[in-house]
Amino acid sequence: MELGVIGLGRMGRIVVDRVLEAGHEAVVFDIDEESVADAADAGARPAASIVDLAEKLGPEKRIWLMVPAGDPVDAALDELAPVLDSDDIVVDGGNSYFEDSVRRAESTDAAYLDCGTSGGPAGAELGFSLMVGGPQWAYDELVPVFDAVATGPDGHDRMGPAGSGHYVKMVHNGVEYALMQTYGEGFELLANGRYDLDLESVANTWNNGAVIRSWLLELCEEAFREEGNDLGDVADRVEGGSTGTWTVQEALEQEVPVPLIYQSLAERFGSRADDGRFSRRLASRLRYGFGRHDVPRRE
Ligand SMILES: NC(=O)C1=CN([C@@H]2O[C@H](COP(=O)(O)OP(=O)(O)OC[C@H]3O[C@@H](n4cnc5c(N)ncnc54)[C@H](O)[C@@H]3O)[C@@H](O)[C@H]2O)C=CC1
Ligand SMILES: O=C(CO)[C@H](O)[C@H](O)COP(=O)(O)O
Repeated sequence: MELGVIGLGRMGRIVVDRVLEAGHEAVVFDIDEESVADAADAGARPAASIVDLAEKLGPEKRIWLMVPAGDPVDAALDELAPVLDSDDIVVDGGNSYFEDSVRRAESTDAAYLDCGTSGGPAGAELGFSLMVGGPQWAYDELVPVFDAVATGPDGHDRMGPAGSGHYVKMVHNGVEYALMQTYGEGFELLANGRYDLDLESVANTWNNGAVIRSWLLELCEEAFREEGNDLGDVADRVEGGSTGTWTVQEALEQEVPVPLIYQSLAERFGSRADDGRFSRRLASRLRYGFGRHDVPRRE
């Protein structure tokens, strides 16, 4: 099969490499010319624009978008719109908001597959986990490509109709936030607790047979090995947050309690105060107000 891939960053390039490795062909485009040249060196056919990519694909186009969520997806679809028809298939493999995916599926002439992608750049060799939403026929048609990009036939499935792939990925990310938070809390207690512990060794021991072993825990082990037991100069600031926010918003709308996911998101937001947390500073001052307790002051 020949796949058009638009967006050749950390994730899109892996899609290209894996489909090529599996014996398919790829036509590629990115607004960054160097990325296109690199992918061409690896065996893909370079395109000079999105329209050029579509023309090179001929009839029954199969196109995978791997651009940042939001406007870049709409921009790519706008450019593709004049050349797409109902025999064509577009996959959005990014972290798009599921309601955007429903809107896009309704407004494009092609069959639209919203594909939640998990595994990250570090999962390149193993392959990704793919959560796909959209028409069954389009999913079935692209199974050879999904087999190649995912860990294999078990690494992908159709979740349901339009939007369901990105919906499942959104919730996956909420779970990811909470898992990261709970590992963080456990290691924070160990780092500040009664024993002088080697945290890399703890993580390694847990990763060998413990109930809480996982890939994120392997990444904890890697972080302690590479940054040191105290995480060296890694700042107390966590970026990201959009997918976790959507998860919490959806949970509120559905009246489903997700306190751990919410708390993990709130911890991220809290980490971004440049000047210390206002709420903690006020709490400290209030302890003086009611109890005349000492107020630690800034240097
Ligand atoms: N990095 C990760 O761990 C994961 C990322 N994702 C999602 O996959 C998508 C891509 O992520 P990354 O590869 O990490 O981002 P990236 O920033 O590494 O790559 C994005 C690429 O898209 C290109 N691009 C932007 N606008 C374009 C346009 N209009 N036309 C053509 N190319 C365009 C950029 O030049 C860049 O090469 C995002 O939605 C992201 O949230 C999903 C799972 C994991
Ligand atoms: O989807 C992912 C992993 O599964 C991406 O790495 C995403 O960027 C993670 O979310 P955030 O940036 O909010 O931490």
